[in-house]
Amino acid sequence: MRVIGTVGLPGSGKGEAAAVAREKGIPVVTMGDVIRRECRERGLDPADHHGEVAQALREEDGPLAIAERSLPLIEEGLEESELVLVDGLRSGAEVERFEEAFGEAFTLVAIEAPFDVREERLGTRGRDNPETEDLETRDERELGFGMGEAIERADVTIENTDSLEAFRERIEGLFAGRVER
Ligand SMILES: Nc1ncnc2c1ncn2[C@@H]1O[C@H](COP(=O)(O)OP(=O)(O)OP(=O)(O)O)[C@@H](O)[C@H]1O
Repeated sequence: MRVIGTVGLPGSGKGEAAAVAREKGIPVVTMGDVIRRECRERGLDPADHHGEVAQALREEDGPLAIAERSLPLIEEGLEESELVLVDGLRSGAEVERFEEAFGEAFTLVAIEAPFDVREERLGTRGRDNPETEDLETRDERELGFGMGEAIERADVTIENTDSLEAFRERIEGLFAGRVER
């Protein structure tokens, strides 16, 4: 049994890592899915209420609200697969919860890329476009949830500064157990 969790700022490459997992038939549990499901249960459209519901969940049930709801989904994945990927942890508290649940079987991977690279990949030249939240604001919001602490606790750090192909190979190696801790 192995559970690999990813953490990284917006545009770092978490979605690509999840895409590699899906291609390999590895179940992916995303914290975003948990929030979308909660939106539907509250009769709200996830497209408009995602951030609001994420915050409401934390206010109602504390900082572990989303991690706790993802645990049964991870357990389900482990019934059919030796390895499950958890996409997008957000805080040190969540990391601790997964370490408690899965012990040594849990590996946290930080995906890192500099601000400018992430901005270019996301195609958001924030200040030029008032319609979308700029990357600086997104970074601040994520760091406000405690993501910096989660990144610091990572067992493995992958720099996603090279080509997409190189990154995908690195991720495949990680899934195959070829990346040392
Ligand atoms: N090494 C790379 N080279 C080129 N493009 C990349 C690379 N890594 C990721 N990308 C592209 O950059 C964009 C952002 O990556 P991705 O969606 O994986 O980030 P993310 O960490 O999931 O971001 P978010 O938190 O916003 O969901 C995607 O279009 C992805 O295909």
